[in-house]
Amino acid sequence: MKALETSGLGKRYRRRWALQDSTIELPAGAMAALVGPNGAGKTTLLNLVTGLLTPTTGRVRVFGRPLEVTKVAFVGQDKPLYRRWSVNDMLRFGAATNSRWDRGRAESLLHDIPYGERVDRLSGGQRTLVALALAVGKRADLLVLDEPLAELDPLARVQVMGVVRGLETTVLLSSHILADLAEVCDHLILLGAGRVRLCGSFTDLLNSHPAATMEDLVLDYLRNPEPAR
Ligand SMILES: Nc1ncnc2c1ncn2[C@@H]1O[C@H](COP(=O)(O)OP(=O)(O)OP(=O)(O)O)[C@@H](O)[C@H]1O
Repeated sequence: MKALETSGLGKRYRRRWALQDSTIELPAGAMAALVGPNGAGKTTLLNLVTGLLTPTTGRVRVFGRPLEVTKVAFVGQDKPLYRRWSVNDMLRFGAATNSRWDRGRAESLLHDIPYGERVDRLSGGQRTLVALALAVGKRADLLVLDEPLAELDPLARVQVMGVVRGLETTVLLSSHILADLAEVCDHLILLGAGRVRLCGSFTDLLNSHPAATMEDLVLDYLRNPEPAR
């Protein structure tokens, strides 16, 4: 079963294409790393597969059906939270708006967060954890995370990656931190200049490329960015 399929997906802003002709397949249960240089189109792709942007071309299917936002949880780079609410308010909101809400799973990310504190008084890293907790508690079929590790300290990163690794769901995760991705993920989507350059399982990709590790494979592409497929 394919958790995520895109075909011919593209997005154009005025005359400029941010993403073109992107065809991706992720099997159910995949933990996929989305990587690529700055401006490659990663955020655009994530916004398209979560329904935040409308494609200019192509289509998105989640578990064989047209995209339904209730089936997808997204944590974007701007971590949209109600900033005047407390963490407790956010958890109550999660419970009230999601029929499959799992408070225990959400709380597993919030050990060191004061529940009574207003969201706008938390650190950037703490806000990331609250946003992730809400997404994880939703128990969506597909969890999409745009640079979730960017503001986290090393311990919080280990904690977040541990939680993500333990989820029984399909995850698509963008980050520039290759070491973390290589440890947690089993699939790679590599974007370059608005196009998909590589898409597949680590095993298949490494079987068909000379690189010894996923990090080497990505670094080879970044150093020498011709189309790799
Ligand atoms: N709202 C917008 N209007 C016009 N151009 C945009 C818009 N959003 C993105 N772009 C352009 O689309 C291209 C892809 O941007 P995108 O943010 O998807 O890249 P990215 O891979 O996520 O980059 P980064 O790693 O720096 O976050 C860039 O050239 C960017 O300037």
